[in-house]
Amino acid sequence: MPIKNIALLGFMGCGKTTVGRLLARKLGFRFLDTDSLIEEKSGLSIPQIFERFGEKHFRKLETQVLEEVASWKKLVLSTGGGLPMKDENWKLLQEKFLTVFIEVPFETLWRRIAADPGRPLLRRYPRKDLLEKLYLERLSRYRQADVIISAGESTPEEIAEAIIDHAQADC
Ligand SMILES: Nc1ncnc2c1ncn2[C@@H]1O[C@H](COP(=O)(O)OP(=O)(O)O)[C@@H](O)[C@H]1O
Ligand SMILES: O=C(O)C1=C[C@@H](OP(=O)(O)O)[C@@H](O)[C@H](O)C1
Ligand SMILES: [Mg+2]
Repeated sequence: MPIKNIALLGFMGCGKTTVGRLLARKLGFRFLDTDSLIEEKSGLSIPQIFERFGEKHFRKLETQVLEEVASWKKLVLSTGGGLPMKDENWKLLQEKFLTVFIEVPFETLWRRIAADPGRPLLRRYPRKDLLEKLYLERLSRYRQADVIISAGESTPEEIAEAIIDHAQADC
């Protein structure tokens, strides 16, 4: 049985984009990242979209790009951290992908996120405790994924290999 399309989920900074690219290369799959697709389509960066049109508009674009690519084959899709929260997105992810949550302790996420100016949600949640609240709110959805990888201090390479093991066991 061929390996299903894989969607990577998790909070900002958990490594969805980094691991997704590597995983796709290892599997010989196409790599797509919803944020990059949105940037390509709109000709604007994610922070520019948030600034000019607001988060609501960004969330509509997320659903659009997910719908566009969900039926493609041999795909690794790295999602934006908020994408699985919308029920219609979650339903589509569950139908079309093996969903994989990359679980990383919040302390590690905070270290990575705080060093990166390209994440507009930091403006809305400018303090560690505020962002942690958002993380905790999202956890229950992420934990419904088909596969949970407790990434700890693992390297992207190790995480990609662990996902391949799970994906092969699944088919
Ligand atoms: N397993 C890892 N170990 C160490 N650093 C990582 C790991 N995965 C990602 N990173 C780093 O963390 C940051 C966020 O990674 P990214 O792939 O953009 O996460 P996401 O797409 O989930 O927001 C990047 O600087 C990346 O190099
Ligand atoms: O968590 C979120 O709501 C967001 C996560 C970002 O993607 P990453 O999770 O890849 O950083 C990006 O989609 C946008 O800044 C909003
Ligand atoms: Mg990303």
